[in-house]
Amino acid sequence: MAVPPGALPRLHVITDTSPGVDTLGAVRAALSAGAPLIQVRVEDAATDRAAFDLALRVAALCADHAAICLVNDRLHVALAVGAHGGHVGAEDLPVDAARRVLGPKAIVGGTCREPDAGRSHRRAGASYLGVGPAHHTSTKDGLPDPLGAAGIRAVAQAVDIPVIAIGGVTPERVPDLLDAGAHGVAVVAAISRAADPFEATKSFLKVLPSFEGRREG
Ligand SMILES: Cc1ncc(COP(=O)(O)OP(=O)(O)O)c(N)n1
Ligand SMILES: Cc1nc(C(=O)O)sc1CCOP(=O)(O)O
Ligand SMILES: [Mg+2]
Repeated sequence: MAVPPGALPRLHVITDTSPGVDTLGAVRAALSAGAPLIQVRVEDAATDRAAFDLALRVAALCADHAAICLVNDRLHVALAVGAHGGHVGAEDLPVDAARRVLGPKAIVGGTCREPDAGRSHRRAGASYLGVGPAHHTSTKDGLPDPLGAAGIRAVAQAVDIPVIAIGGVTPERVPDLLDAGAHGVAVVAAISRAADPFEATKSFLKVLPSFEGRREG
């Protein structure tokens, strides 16, 4: 089911499949704390079967909590598990192709780092933009220098779709990102690698505007 316009969740919790992390435990804790959206992201080296198995379980947990489930990169997995949509970046299908694959009602997110790409993703049918890295992150290698709040602002001012800031986001950094025009944030380590992912999720929800547009049915 599509999310009504303007009701995209503000907290996107992204799965962490790195060694030593209890991936599903963190997802369960985040959902119990009220996380409205989980994005299933696996390492590039993971098999499609591993991605599917994780996505199936996350989609079921999301359904139990009336939360939204998106799948990163692997749109066939998104379709196979009945996810609400997917997220694509520069090495994935282009946004217009992702939109064709997932259909007109799906949530389609596209990564961008500067305003022109944001405008182009919007024209191609993106529902939202993932913009980063907002801050330094050790979760993903090979990223450009952090954009900071100014870089988030530049993209947010260029488009009329929600901007989700990603990269090194902590609760303390959320207010500046919102001031810069971000609609919300996407988070890996600060939730999945927290000592208490439930409390970490609560800390994010406290600093984000309240979200009442949870998926129905
Ligand atoms: C919300 C959000 N924003 C950005 C990304 C990054 O996607 P991408 O550039 O395709 O990189 P990978 O995550 O695939 O390594 C994201 N996943 N979510
Ligand atoms: C997967 C990803 N993409 C980014 C981008 O800027 O495109 S930053 C990032 C990692 C985000 O993890 P954390 O919350 O642990 O910093
Ligand atoms: Mg990708």
